[in-house]
Amino acid sequence: MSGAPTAPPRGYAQPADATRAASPSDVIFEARGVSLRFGGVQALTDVSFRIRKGELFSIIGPNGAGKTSMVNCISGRYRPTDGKVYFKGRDVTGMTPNHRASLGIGRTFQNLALFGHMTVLDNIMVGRHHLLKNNFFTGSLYWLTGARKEELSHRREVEEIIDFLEIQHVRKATAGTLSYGLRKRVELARAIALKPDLILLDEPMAGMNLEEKEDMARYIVDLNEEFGMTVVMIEHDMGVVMDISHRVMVLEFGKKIGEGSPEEVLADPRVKRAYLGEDDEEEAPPQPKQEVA
Ligand SMILES: Nc1ncnc2c1ncn2[C@@H]1O[C@H](COP(=O)(O)OP(=O)(O)OP(=O)(O)O)[C@@H](O)[C@H]1O
Repeated sequence: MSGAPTAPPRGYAQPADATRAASPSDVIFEARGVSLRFGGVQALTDVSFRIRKGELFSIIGPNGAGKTSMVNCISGRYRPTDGKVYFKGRDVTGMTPNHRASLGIGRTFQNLALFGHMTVLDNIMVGRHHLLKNNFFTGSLYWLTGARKEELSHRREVEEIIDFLEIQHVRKATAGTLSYGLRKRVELARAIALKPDLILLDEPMAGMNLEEKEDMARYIVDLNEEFGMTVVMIEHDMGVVMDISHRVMVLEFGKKIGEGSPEEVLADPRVKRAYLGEDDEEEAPPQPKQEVA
């Protein structure tokens, strides 16, 4: 089981009003009554929630709570046994991950999924292939069709992402030779390169030291604020989650037990029980976020 929610280590930009009700046009993703079974294992039970456009939304919960299962139901890797999922108002429940990616759902993985033998630049370019209008056939008319122009514009956008994530110094390095923290950053770059409207980050800070975590938290906030991407994040570091999230959903044994602003979730007795156990509730109450000037 992961650690209890505690006071965040430092302050990041705080979101707009997290408590107001979502209007239908605000909603980018919705899960309605999602359940997921693997044989005898009930991974999710009747989970419903909405994610608003532009939100930084985190899913937390103890180990085995169903967080990755839920993210996989959003990306299309898993299909709910019951219930429906909607993206931009469209029922995407039966759609493949590729189809959903083409509609604007991007993701990173809990375990790194880079091509270790390829350069950083090539790893990021791979992410953009489906955005290319010109293909194998038109590519042979490189100078006559718009292929050259298109490639240049792709390069420019990739370079912007490389600048944004401050990985210029390793752009020609082979991905497999990089430190873990840098590889996670390249993986994020590749996911951003797909230009998703909603990006799923599965434990983006796992295995990182404090400095790497601080950097990653800053990139995620900037991604959300500057690139305007809706972010859905699973993360075990409660300090960071409570510090940067607009809203948080809490799962336990596959059920939703809480949802709201970080402050609301931290004050929720059910959440405290899930993390601390009923008997320990009085011992170490989670602290609200501290603003840092
Ligand atoms: N492919 C699968 N086949 C069988 N059972 C699975 C599969 N994926 C997940 N489960 C089970 O579903 C439940 C929820 O798992 P899930 O990985 O979604 O939890 P989690 O909250 O992401 O956990 P963690 O924090 O440890 O990553 C667990 O009991 C898990 O063993």
